[in-house]
Amino acid sequence: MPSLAEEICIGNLVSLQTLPDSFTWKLTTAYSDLPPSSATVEESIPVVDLSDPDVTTLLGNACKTWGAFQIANHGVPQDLLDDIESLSKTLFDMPAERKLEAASSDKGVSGYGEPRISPFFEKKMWSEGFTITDGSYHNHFLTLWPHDHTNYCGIIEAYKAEMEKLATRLLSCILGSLGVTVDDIEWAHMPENSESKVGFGAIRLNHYPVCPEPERAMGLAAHTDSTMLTILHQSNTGGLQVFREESGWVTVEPAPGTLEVNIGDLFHILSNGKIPSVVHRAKVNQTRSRISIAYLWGGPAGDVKIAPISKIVGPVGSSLFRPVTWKEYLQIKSEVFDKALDAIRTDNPSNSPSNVL
Ligand SMILES: O=C(O)CCC(=O)C(=O)O
Ligand SMILES: [Fe+2]
Repeated sequence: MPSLAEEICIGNLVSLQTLPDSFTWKLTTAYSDLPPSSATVEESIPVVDLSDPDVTTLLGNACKTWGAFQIANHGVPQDLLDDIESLSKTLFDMPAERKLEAASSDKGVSGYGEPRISPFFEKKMWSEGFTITDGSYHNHFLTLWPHDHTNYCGIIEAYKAEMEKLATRLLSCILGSLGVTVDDIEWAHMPENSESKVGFGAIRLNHYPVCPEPERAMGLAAHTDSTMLTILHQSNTGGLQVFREESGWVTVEPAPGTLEVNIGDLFHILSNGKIPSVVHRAKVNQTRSRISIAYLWGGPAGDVKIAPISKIVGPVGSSLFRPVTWKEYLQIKSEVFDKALDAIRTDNPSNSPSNVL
């Protein structure tokens, strides 16, 4: 029986010359109908300059076409991006035993461990991560950095604050491109201290070590994010790919100074399907390791229901999705994964009340 460290610590495997069978991918269940890789596509997602006077139109087009884009002139200080990247490097460079002292417990997702989507796949992904969902990271950081954890906690707090500001700005621009405002979402303009306002989901630090056979491995399998939107900072090694029906898998090359944004499932619901939640994945590299930092901007807390915005649906249109709380949606996702949006569609005959016993 392998020890826990051997089980989850991908860092232990980097010296191998060949890929162990448990890490060798053939496409399995989820998104198996998508092609494994595309011909070399020269296409890429748009880079939108947030200081452009046409930013609303540009973001709107990018969202409708791709559900993903890169942003320049976003206002997040480069020092902070460098700091969180080097925090991540320092963390993942630690010996496996140290990292496992900060492992996520069975109950929570916060802490060090495998990608959260791994239960849906037979094969293991060539990556490790550290997830921050609540204050429990303070204790984990104290374990990892007994002497300077305050400094590292400060970087996380500053990063969270900058990302929240940016996410709020993106939300109102993208809504603007759909002809609505935040005021058209009942819960999104609640007072600052309101339980139900759109809120923090998680920060996920991802590490993709060098891999002996990158073509046969998978860093992070194809998925959509269960968020409003996700803001991703990637180190200067590429690996992120987004999927678009017309184009296949398209690599998002890191561009210095830009951040990448993915539309998540909740925005897809709010827009009544007008904006896709982008299917994406991360590939790995034979010579260079890669770090990415995902800020997963969540939904409203508590009993607040997410539903298509009525102004977008229009007086004679029909709502494509039934209202769900974010908690309920996450539960559905944890059960049916890539079929979660289908499971709440109002035009899906298998969701009609007569089929629900
Ligand atoms: O590492 C990446 O580029 C993708 C990360 C991602 O999709 C996630 O953390 O949800
Ligand atoms: Fe993701």
